[in-house]
Amino acid sequence: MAGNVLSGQSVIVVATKNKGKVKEFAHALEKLGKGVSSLLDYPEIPDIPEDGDTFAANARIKAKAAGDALGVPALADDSGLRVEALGGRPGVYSARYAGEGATDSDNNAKLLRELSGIGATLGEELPDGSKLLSRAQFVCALALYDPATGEFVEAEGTVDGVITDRPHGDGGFGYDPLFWLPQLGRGIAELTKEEKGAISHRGEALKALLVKLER
Ligand SMILES: O=P(O)(O)OP(=O)(O)OP(=O)(O)OC[C@H]1O[C@@H](n2cnc3c(O)ncnc32)[C@H](O)[C@@H]1O
Ligand SMILES: [Mg+2]
Repeated sequence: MAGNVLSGQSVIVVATKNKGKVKEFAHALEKLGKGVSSLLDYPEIPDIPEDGDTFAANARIKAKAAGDALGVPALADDSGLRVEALGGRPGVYSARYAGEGATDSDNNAKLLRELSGIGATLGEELPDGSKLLSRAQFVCALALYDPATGEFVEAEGTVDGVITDRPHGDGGFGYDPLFWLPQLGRGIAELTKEEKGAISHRGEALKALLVKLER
């Protein structure tokens, strides 16, 4: 990574307060010889309002707020779950789907409640008897902002899967326990960080961002 905005950074600021994201970025960027710090290390930075209409807009908002506050380049991730049976919701509202301050388990419980309420089903079962409820997609928008130039480098990634009526695996975070990968015959929460990074929305977005940076 010679000659781009991250070359001089041995520690990359990731503008997030989500520990699950921090772990995934730390794992991925370690291979490039980079450490990671996050907004959890800078409690003096006020909460950043995520009021954009798109994942990309919210990623830019978070990257700019952190980069301007700290005076160094900052990488932000805005991500979420689009569920086909819900017309693409919760989408950009994924973090606050079950209300402001919702926990991952609140959000997962609400997702199962809502899908059950509309009788969503794909009419298929897994060998363990769990039911496939709806196709879904994780989306990740990344924005890297350089306060020295005011410029952004952006990338997006997605991964397709299916929401199941019961959890599989205890890795990952957020909606991972309910996200089944038919193409692998495993839940995304059953994957190691390495395996998740190789196929996930975040992994795909990061690969695309690094390709852009190398150009
Ligand atoms: O805004 P920051 O501080 O980065 O942290 P956040 O958790 O609020 O992150 P978002 O605003 O981007 O909201 C993302 C939502 O989508 C969920 N999500 C994102 N990536 C995920 C992944 O890889 N696996 C499962 N759920 C994920 C996550 O749990 C949140 O509910
Ligand atoms: Mg957020």
